[in-house]
Amino acid sequence: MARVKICGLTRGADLRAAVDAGADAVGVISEIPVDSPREVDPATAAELLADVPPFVTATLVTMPESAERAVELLRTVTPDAVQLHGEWTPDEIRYIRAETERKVLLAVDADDPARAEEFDAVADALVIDSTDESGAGGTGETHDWERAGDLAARLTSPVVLAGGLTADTVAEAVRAADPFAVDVASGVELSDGRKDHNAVARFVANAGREMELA
Ligand SMILES: O=C(O)c1ccccc1NCC(=O)[C@H](O)[C@H](O)COP(=O)(O)O
Repeated sequence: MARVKICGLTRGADLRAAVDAGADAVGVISEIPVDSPREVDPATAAELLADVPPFVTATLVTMPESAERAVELLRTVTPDAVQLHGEWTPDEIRYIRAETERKVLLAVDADDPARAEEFDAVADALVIDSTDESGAGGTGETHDWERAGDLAARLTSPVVLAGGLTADTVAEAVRAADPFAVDVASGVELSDGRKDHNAVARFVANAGREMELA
C-alpha cells in the first residue's frame, strides 16, 4: 500500500475533495521561479493549509531563493512539512530542519540517483520526480518506475514516487516501484490548477489497488 499526496491545490473545494477522497497529504505550491498554474501566493498557501484536518499532512511545496527565505516562508505558512525543489546543499537542508522543526522532503530527479543517495541521511523523505532543468516538478512526465524501485530499495529514507502519474497508471507504478507514497499534481487536473474531483478520488482508490495486479 502506498500513501497518497495530492499536490498543486489552489482552491479550498479541491483541497476538501482530496481529503474526502482519503489523501494522506495535500500540497500547496508557493514561491517558485517558474510559471505554473498551480502557484499561489504565501497568504493563500497559509489559508488553504490551515484548513487541513488532523491526520492529513499539510505540505508546502516551494523553491525559495535561499535557506533563510525558506525558514521565513515556513514561519508564515506553518505547514506540517515542506517539499523543496531546486538546488540545495545538505547543510541548507539541515539548517531548515533545525530552524523550523518541520519535516523536509527533497525532490530529486529520477535521472540523478547519486543526488538521492547524497541526501538520504539528511532529508526526511525523497521525492523521486521528473523535474525540469531548474528542478521544478509538475512536469507531467513519467520515468522508469522499476529503476525508481531499485533506487528506493537502496535508500533508507521514505521514497515518494512522483512524475506524470494518473489514476489509470498509479496502481502499476506502485506495483513496480513499491514506494512509501505517490504524488500527483497535473495528472488529476481539469485545467489551470483546478482539480478533477473524480480523477482525484480514482487516483487515491487506485493507489491501493497494486495488490490486485501483483
Ligand atoms: O506543479 C508545479 O508546477 C511545480 C512547480 C515547481 C515545483 C514543484 C511543482 N510541483 C510539484 C508537484 O506538484 C509534485 O510534487 C510532482 O512534481 C508531480 O507533478 P506531476 O508530474 O504533475 O504529477
